[in-house]
Amino acid sequence: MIHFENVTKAFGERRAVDQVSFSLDRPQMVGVIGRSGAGKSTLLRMINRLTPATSGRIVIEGQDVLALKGDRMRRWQRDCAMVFQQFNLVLRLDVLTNVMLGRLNMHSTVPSLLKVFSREERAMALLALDRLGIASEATKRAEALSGGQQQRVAIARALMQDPKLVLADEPIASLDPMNAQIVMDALREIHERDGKTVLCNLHTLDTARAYCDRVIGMRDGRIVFDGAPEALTTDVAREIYGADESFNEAATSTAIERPAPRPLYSAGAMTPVASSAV
Ligand SMILES: Nc1ncnc2c1ncn2[C@@H]1O[C@H](COP(=O)(O)OP(=O)(O)OP(=O)(O)O)[C@@H](O)[C@H]1O
Repeated sequence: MIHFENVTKAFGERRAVDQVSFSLDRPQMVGVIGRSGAGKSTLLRMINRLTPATSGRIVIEGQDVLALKGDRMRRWQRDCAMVFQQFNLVLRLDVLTNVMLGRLNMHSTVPSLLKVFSREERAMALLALDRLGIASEATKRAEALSGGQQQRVAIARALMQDPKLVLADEPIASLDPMNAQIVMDALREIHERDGKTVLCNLHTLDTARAYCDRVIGMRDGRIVFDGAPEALTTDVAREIYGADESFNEAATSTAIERPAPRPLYSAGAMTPVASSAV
């Protein structure tokens, strides 16, 4: 389903991502971990073409997404939703409009932000907010929300794209443990309920262990670990982080625990779209 084949990104002499190959043969929630500068963001950003790759192939549903151009590339970018550490909301706009912006590149023209969205899109946006537990905030300006709420708005916006793939680049790095848990629960729920692949860069080992089906560890642009979270022992972590005997896992912990499986959000109104997921 997703095949990375010798994917490399060089910035001048430095290879931020170096000959990376791995495959996902079914939808999974994958955590990418590694110290700062290991190449995690670059890896994700090559998938949706925010960063051009230097060489290699990323084959998804039989097509090399690195070779797409023009309309086909834009369509692919629409199929990849990205959640950023800093949320990337338009702070002066209200929450509902921010969520509807996830549909913006499905419109051929942008005559006016206020008029471009249909009644159906407004309803979809409200459902997405409800699913994330923040429908009551729909009319507030985004800037009035807490960081955790803003990240949930960003995830609702991502859902509006009906993406094939969700890329989350350190989605909890700016959040306190309680909000980090809410956001990770939301991403996990999108994976479980909609059958989407979620690729998530994380700084914290415990979060990767708690939420991911598979963990990829990067060091100096290369994959040095690829396996189940249970296999991510302290020794393996030391290898990934390049630390010596004094390596302390607590330094890579947010101390969030994944609660026992339960229905997370009130709505249950959005239709699972597993058929379009990769
Ligand atoms: N636009 C750029 N120009 C030059 N070098 C870059 C650029 N973007 C990233 N790099 C370099 O590539 C390497 C990998 O960066 P990247 O941001 O992918 O790492 P990361 O693992 O995501 O780090 P962090 O956890 O700090 O975000 C780093 O050495 C970084 O300085």
